[in-house]
Parts: sequence; C-alpha cells; structure tokens
Amino acid sequence: MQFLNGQQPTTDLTYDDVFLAPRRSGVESRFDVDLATSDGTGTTLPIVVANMTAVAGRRMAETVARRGGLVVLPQDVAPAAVAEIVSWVKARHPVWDTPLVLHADDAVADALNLLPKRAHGALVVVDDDDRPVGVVDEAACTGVDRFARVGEVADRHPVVLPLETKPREVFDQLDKQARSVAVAVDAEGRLAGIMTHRGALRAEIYTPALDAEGRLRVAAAVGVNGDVAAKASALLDSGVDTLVVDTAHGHQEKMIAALRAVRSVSPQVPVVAGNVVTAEGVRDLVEAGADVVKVGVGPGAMCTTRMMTGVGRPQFSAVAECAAAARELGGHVWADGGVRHPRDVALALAAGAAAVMVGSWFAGTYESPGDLQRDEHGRAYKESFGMASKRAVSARTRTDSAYDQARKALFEEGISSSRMRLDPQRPGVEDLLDQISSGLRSACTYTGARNLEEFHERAVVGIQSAAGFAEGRPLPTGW
Ligand SMILES: NC(=O)C1=CN([C@@H]2O[C@H](COP(=O)(O)OP(=O)(O)OC[C@H]3O[C@@H](n4cnc5c(N)ncnc54)[C@H](OP(=O)(O)O)[C@@H]3O)[C@@H](O)[C@H]2O)C=CC1
Ligand SMILES: Nc1nc2c(ncn2[C@@H]2O[C@H](COP(=O)(O)O)[C@@H](O)[C@H]2O)c(=O)[nH]1
Ligand SMILES: [K+]
Repeated sequence: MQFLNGQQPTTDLTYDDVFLAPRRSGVESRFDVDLATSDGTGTTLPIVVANMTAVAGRRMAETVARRGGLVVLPQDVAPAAVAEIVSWVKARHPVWDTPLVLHADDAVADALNLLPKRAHGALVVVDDDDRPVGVVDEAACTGVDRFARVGEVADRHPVVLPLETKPREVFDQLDKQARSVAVAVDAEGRLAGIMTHRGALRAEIYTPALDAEGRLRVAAAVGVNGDVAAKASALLDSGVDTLVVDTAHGHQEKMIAALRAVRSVSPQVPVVAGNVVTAEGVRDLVEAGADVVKVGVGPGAMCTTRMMTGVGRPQFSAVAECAAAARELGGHVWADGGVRHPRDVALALAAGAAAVMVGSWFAGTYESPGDLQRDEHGRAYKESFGMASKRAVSARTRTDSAYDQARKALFEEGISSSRMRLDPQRPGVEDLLDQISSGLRSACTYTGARNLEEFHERAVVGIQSAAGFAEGRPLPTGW
C-alpha cells in the first residue's frame, strides 16, 4: 500500500479519513477476484465474526463458514457447550442449509416463533420418519388463526431434490416450479437440507471454509487467566480449528505466557492473539507464538475503552503499521472492530490485514444468538453488548466470590445494552456478506488486483477531509 502522490500522514487515521484511488486494471470481471486469505486459517473469505456473546453462536458459525468465513466462539461459553456447538457445526452439510422443522400438528404460532431463527423464510413439515411432507412460510401463516395446525397451511407440493443436486440445478428447478425454497432428502428420503434461490446462487459463488475432512471450520477464544494450556487443550479436543487468545490489553506478560502455554499444547494449530495496536506489540506476540495478531483497541461499536482510558489508536493506521510489522516476521494481522460499512473491510485489507473481524454489525441479523425483538415502531432489532460491559463481566464472573465479582465490575469498558436493527433489505448475515464481498471484489478490480495480496500491493490510499467522506455518502432523500 502507498499513499496517493507520496502524501505522508501527519496524524493517525481511521477508515473514514481515507479513500482508495482507482488504478489502471487488467481484471476483466469482479468474479475473477479470489478473496481467499493467506493466514493459514483456511478461510476463502476474509471475514471473521468476533467472539462476542451477542453475535457468535452456532447458527452464525454454520452460516458464515458455509460462505468461507470463520466464527470465533466466545471464551465465556462453557467448555462442554463449546464441544457441543463444534460437533453440531461439523455435522452440518457444507452446501445445504439446516432446515427449521415442525410436525403437521404443531401450531402456526410455533412456526411464527421459529421463522426468524433463520433467513431462508420457510420451515419444513416432516412426518414421523423425518420425511418432508410440506413447506410453510410466513405468507402461509398470515391471516390464519395462531392455533391452526401447520399441516393445514403448508404447501403440500414442495420442491424435493436429492442431496447431491448441484446448486445450479436447484436454482433452475426453483425457477421452473415457481417456489422460493427447495428441500433436500437423503437416500432414504429423509429431510437433509434446505436451499433458497439466493442460497443456490451463493453456493456457486462462495467456497465453504472446510477442514481436512470436508467439515465446516470453527474457531474459539480462550482468555489469558487460569490454566490456559488445559483450556486450549479442551478446545482442540472438541475439534476447534483455530484458537484465539483474547484479552483487552494483548501486549502484557500474561498474554505472552498464555501464548507459550497454547504453543506447548499444539505447535501446529493456527493461533491468533490480541489485541494490540503497535508494531512492538505485534513483534512480541509473533515471537511468543502467534500466527495472527488481532489489531484494534477502542474502535469497537460496543467499546468505551477510549473514553474511559484515552488508550487506543485510530484503526486504519493501527492496522497498516501492525500489518507491516507482522509481514516482516512472516506473520499476519486481523483488523478487529469499528467496521460499519463494506468500505471499511476493503480499506483494512488494503492496509495489509489478512482478514477483518466484525462484531456488532452482525448482531443485527437472524443468525445472531439473541431473540428477535420489535421496537415501538415495529422495527426488528436484536440486543448487543460488549464483552467488557457490566452485563458480560457479571456473566463471566458468576462463579467467583461476591467480593471478587464486585471488584471486577469496577472496570467496565463496554456498553451493556444496545439495539442493533435488522436492515429490512439485508436481515440475514449472508445478505451482509454479499454486500461486503461485492464491495470488496469491486474494490479489487478498481485497483487492478486479482487477489488480496495484489490488492494490498497495488492499493493507493488518499487522505480526505470530513467533507470528502460526507460527499461519498448517498443522499436518498435529496437536499
Ligand atoms: N479490543 C478492545 O478494544 C477491547 C476488547 N475487549 C474485549 O472484552 C473481553 C474481555 O477482555 P478483558 O477485560 O481483557 O478480560 P479478561 O477476562 O481476559 O481479563 C484480562 C486480564 O488482564 C488483566 N489486565 C491488566 N490490565 C488490564 C487492562 N488494562 N484491561 C483489561 N485487563 C487487564 C486483568 O486483571 P485485573 O482485572 O485484575 O486488572 C485480567 O486478569 C475480550 O473479549 C476483549 O477482547 C475489552 C476491552 C477492550
Ligand atoms: N473495549 C471494548 N471492546 C469490545 C467490547 N466487546 C467487544 N469489543 C471489541 O470490539 C470488537 C468488535 O467490534 P465491532 O465494532 O465490530 O462491534 C471485538 O472483537 C472486540 O475486540 C467491550 O465491551 N469493550
Ligand atoms: K468505540
């Protein structure tokens, strides 16, 4: 990456302060761009979902890995629960989505409660042998008594296809039969998956992030306190593919000790550690065994660290400097926090990040773990909260003595309750991944890059005023 016309920034910069200049390009199509990462985590899309309780759970893990990204399960999840989630994710089909299931005599009210759990907008009615007998969507439940049986409102002639059917064929069948979802069955005719029109298209464009056995990948976080080696070992035994050693102040002795402990358990597993914002921090963590260093102190949407402490660093400069330091040592960085638009992802990768971590933005999707709620205007939202908020800290310390709990509650550095609205145009995390990956593919071709390494090499970044940033925003209501 270089600055436009040899500019030298005189202050540290954040995403809003910068823009990418277009360059002569020989890349003919945005589909010619390869978005695979080179950080050893096996992802084919440079997006990692942050280890936040309000964001990263099993449905998020399955859905994002199927599109090539990675989800980090939070360190607050009990080891037995992590093991259960990992084995569940690993048992998911890499192409077909997991259906929501009811029986014919379940109530329409049950269907309405279940539908927002997944973005495909339909659930499958099965018989006692798990064979699909119908499909129910929201339209079928509208204007119907909530105690009516789903069997009475279901479409009894759904598109049912063998599990081996190629996504392109699924797309064409849905088109031909004018249906919005197809249902997959195994050799015995039992329900095995569901796919929407858009899902079929996505399955042709994205490549799932798979482990050596062809199963979806998943990561998990571990803190720096307690017996880190034992915790890391338990996570690896559960089948976790990448370990994230995570604490607010990553550049501390405890982190270095934790990294050495993790490395003693497994010399090969990809290990991510953070958070830091300086080249010195990167060097110390790479030296202690991190393959990837997580960069970002204070940019997070739920984060009050900068207001509480004055500590942090504008994220674009932090990523650029840390990525350069990591590259010198053969390491990588993930840009963690503060991503609010697809452009921020492109800019972080241009600055040299191997992948970009997104938290709060993805809390406002069907796939995040929280319950869907509605505000006074009927708009759908989910609750989000920071991992250093009072809410998260009291959950994390619930087994400590009352005195210790009270001591830890003093260091609150996050928001306990915030509403993340679901975008009516993009209510599912895959809609947001589409938006991000389209923006990124386009940014690469504007720069003349066929892959993310070339994107970083060729990126020319300019510095803009607040007016420059404002000019780039659309004005949907006129002026
Ligand atoms: N990226 C960011 O800007 C930030 C992220 N977070 C996230 O919140 C979660 C909780 O992290 P964390 O609060 O580190 O909790 P942890 O449970 O991981 O504990 C952190 C440990 O480090 C010690 N410590 C020393 N100095 C600090 C410091 N300045 N801030 C925090 N701990 C310190 C703490 O001791 P003692 O409590 O005795 O001081 C404690 O033992 C993580 O997921 C983290 O990523 C939190 C804040 C900032
Ligand atoms: N200072 C705090 N930082 C937090 C807290 N919870 C999470 N985080 C960090 O934010 C990113 C995600 O950023 P986002 O803008 O996408 O939401 C996450 O990975 C953590 O590093 C917190 O309570 N305090
Ligand atoms: K912030």
